[in-house]
Amino acid sequence: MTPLPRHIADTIVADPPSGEHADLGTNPNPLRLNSYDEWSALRAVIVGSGRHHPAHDRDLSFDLFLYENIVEDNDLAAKPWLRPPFTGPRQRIPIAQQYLDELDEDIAGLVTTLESVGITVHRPLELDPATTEIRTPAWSATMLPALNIRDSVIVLGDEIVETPPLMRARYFENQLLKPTFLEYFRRGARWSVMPRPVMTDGSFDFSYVAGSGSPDEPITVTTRPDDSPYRVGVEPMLDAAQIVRFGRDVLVNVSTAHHQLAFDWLERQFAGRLRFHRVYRLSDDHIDSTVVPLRPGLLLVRGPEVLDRLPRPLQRWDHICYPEPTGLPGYGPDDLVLASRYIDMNVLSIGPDTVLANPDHPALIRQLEAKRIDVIPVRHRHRRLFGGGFHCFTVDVVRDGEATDYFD
Ligand SMILES: NC(=[NH2+])NCCC[C@H](N)C(=O)O
Repeated sequence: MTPLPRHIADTIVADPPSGEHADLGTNPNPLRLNSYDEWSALRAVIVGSGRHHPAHDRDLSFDLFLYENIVEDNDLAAKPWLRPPFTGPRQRIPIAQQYLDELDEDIAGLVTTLESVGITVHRPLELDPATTEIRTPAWSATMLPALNIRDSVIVLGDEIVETPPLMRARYFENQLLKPTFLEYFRRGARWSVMPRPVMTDGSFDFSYVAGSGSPDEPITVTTRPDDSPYRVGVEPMLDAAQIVRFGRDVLVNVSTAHHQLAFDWLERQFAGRLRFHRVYRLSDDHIDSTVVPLRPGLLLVRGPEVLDRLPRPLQRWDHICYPEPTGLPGYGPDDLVLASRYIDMNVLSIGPDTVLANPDHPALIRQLEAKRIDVIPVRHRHRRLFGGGFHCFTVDVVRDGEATDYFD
């Protein structure tokens, strides 16, 4: 072989700097990516970060995605500036520093709790506030920190699946999780990325917000005129938090044409490995404050009506109905509430008999304990402002469970 010219040869580093591949052959028992369900013993988890999140970045995609929370969880008479859908140029909605500081404290408590019970905790890269502006040929946005990380990636068995966001500001959020993805990829994980959307205004299906959103209504694709040279029409888009894992069987909430296309992608990608079940319009998008499996045979649900909408095998499971919360924090006319009063359903299971839950909902804790679920209380004050509970803020990368058939 002809030797490389000296000036090129000198730039090639044969081995990565020490430490970069620390697990390759050196760690006798590295954790391998494995997560098939929502409840089996948790070994490793990523916990999101809310650092450097001074404002929400509102545009059409923001309003479409958060429509239900905007109209149902905010007093629009007191917040006339919030009336959706917002179609003008981007708007910044500031978040008070006190809330950000308290969020940071509460997340630190979550990390400490998980580590204290022997769970490996991975953290995202932190946003660099100087470089949060993102731009594609079709649009621009201000990036968010990797906080509600449940929304943009899911582990399905031995595969990391990055999902395409429905909000433009979240387009590059998973970049902040790359160190963890790479670590598990090096240890043998599969890693796939659902097609990335172009996301011009014409990409969006308004059928859910334009219609009644009812499960009795079919999806009638409704789009806006769009003169962008990049328009491609309605695209697959789905948040990972629309997916709930039950071993070999997986539920996916489908409410719009975006979700249906993404569902088709999942079925093809995992053919022969996992079985996907479509639940139709269980909510506008995320379902981890609607139905939460706690262990095989036990569900936590918003209300009994949810059960009829689930696949038949799940209708036979025992269930806890979410008790009405008391004492939810109140916020001012400038604050944007982005989660419903059901958000404390969003517990994180660390095993089939133990969950992390918000101590501010004692009635829920009593119900869980009555079903022999131990509760580790973790403070989380601003779940409604930041749109997520413990399940939303985490991604479980290693659990003990397998592709068991719980539906037979
Ligand atoms: N993975 C999440 N971010 N889940 C949050 C669920 C929020 C849901 N829209 C509610 O308000 O209850």
